[in-house]
Amino acid sequence: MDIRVKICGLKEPEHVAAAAEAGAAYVGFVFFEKSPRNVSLERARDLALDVPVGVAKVALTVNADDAFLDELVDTVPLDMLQLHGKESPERVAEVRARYGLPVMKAIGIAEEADVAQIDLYGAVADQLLVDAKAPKGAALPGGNGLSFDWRLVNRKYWPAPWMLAGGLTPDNVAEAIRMTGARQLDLSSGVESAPGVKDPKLIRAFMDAVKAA
Ligand SMILES: O=C(O)c1ccccc1N[C@@H]1O[C@H](COP(=O)(O)O)[C@@H](O)[C@H]1O
Repeated sequence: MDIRVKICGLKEPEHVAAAAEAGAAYVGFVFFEKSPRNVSLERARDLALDVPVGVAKVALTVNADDAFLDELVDTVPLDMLQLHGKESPERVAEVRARYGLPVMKAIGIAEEADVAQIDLYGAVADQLLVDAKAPKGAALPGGNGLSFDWRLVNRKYWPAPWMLAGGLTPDNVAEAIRMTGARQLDLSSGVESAPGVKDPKLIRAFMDAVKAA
């Protein structure tokens, strides 16, 4: 079974190359000032231009307005927009229509009640990102290196393709795949040596663990 991996929060060309060489299907760039992974539009454009054909370039934004998204899509060659804030289903549909790019909506999961959101957004988004809900008061709505209870999404069927995210590491990814049946995975902290600093060895270790799973 082929599992597609998104390595998110890339800031350096050598880390983009390491992700692509290790077999990542997607690379992600973060546009959120509070994040240690935040990149400028110009930096992201330079990184994106070097991404090999066949690897999808994803822009992660949080409650972004049209003015920012207009500038983003005009500056950076992109394959997908990831909405990782409190965007409503109507806003997801609006962004999709306005930019003509596939949209992936992140949904935070902490308890059973959160799982219903997946069906709601599955009707309007091209992909879903099923992530751990950020703790109350956290500075970041994602990218906190925290997992949720994988039993909550155990082999469920949803109307749109989905990725599992939240605290994935080379050590726990086999168990995450086994428990959820996920065919796509997204991670950031688990392949970093410090917040915002990707480690090519950890990227390779993660991809090897996925291939072995
Ligand atoms: O990574 C960030 O800094 C970030 C900031 C704001 C929203 C989302 C963010 N990251 C996303 O969260 C997943 C899971 O992260 P982690 O593996 O638990 O660290 C990450 O892949 C991004 O899609």
